[in-house]
Amino acid sequence: MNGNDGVALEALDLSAGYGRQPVLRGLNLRVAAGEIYALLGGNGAGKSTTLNAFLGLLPPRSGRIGVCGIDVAADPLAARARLAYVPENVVLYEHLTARENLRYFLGLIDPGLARGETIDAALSAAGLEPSSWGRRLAGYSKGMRQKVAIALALARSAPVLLLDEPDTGLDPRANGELNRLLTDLRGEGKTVFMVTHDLLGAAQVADRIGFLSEGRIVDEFAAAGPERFDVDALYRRYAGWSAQR
Ligand SMILES: Nc1ncnc2c1ncn2[C@@H]1O[C@H](COP(=O)(O)OP(=O)(O)OP(=O)(O)O)[C@@H](O)[C@H]1O
Repeated sequence: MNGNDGVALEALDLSAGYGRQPVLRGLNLRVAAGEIYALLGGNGAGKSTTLNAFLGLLPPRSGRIGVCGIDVAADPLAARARLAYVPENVVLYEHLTARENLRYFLGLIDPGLARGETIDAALSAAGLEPSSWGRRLAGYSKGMRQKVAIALALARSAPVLLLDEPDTGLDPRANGELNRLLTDLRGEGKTVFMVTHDLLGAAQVADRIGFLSEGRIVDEFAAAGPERFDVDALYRRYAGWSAQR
């Protein structure tokens, strides 16, 4: 884990859990800078726990975890500064507008970031309609809230986005917009690591897909390029159906 060598996220033989319960059991995972990686797996497989480990919220019992070449256990704050986390349900101030939320949260990080031009540029890059920027979040849809959280990440210039089930509860149009946004961000060199249950959705946007089971990656597939997998066959397998069915 010296330098980042083009690696944005890395887990090396990582074991971690809560209390006595082991959840990640020898996780090996590497996400290249500028890649969109989708992590799938059954309920309780350890997907959110993997996000928590990258965020430095769960100390490794053994193994290592790195963000842009930084050992998370050794310097969690430096690692955290490179990450933007978008939870499944974005929690922001409901009584504040999108602009006000950004001004408030950016001001806590660095008052120099909380400038009008920075905020408007980030909201625009996140794809939020300008007519919504001055409206309170109380009337926002899930997709709009997500865009505000992504705008916050963009204003912070965090190179790596971690998204927890970003597609759950989005209608097809909002999902399409999210996929376009993630693809644009990849085009600008950002790394996207998303946890999802939606294999077909992930296949549309991800470069690679990993399957987690009992705290380990059991399968990894290229989702783009000549090595692209057969989505239908993989879906049948993922859903536990036989290939003949
Ligand atoms: N804060 C916690 N304290 C104790 N156990 C936890 C905690 N969070 C998760 N777990 C347990 O860790 C295991 C993995 O949970 P995790 O949330 O990482 O799975 P997941 O793959 O994200 O599942 P899902 O698809 O249901 O969201 C589960 O057995 C869960 O009960």
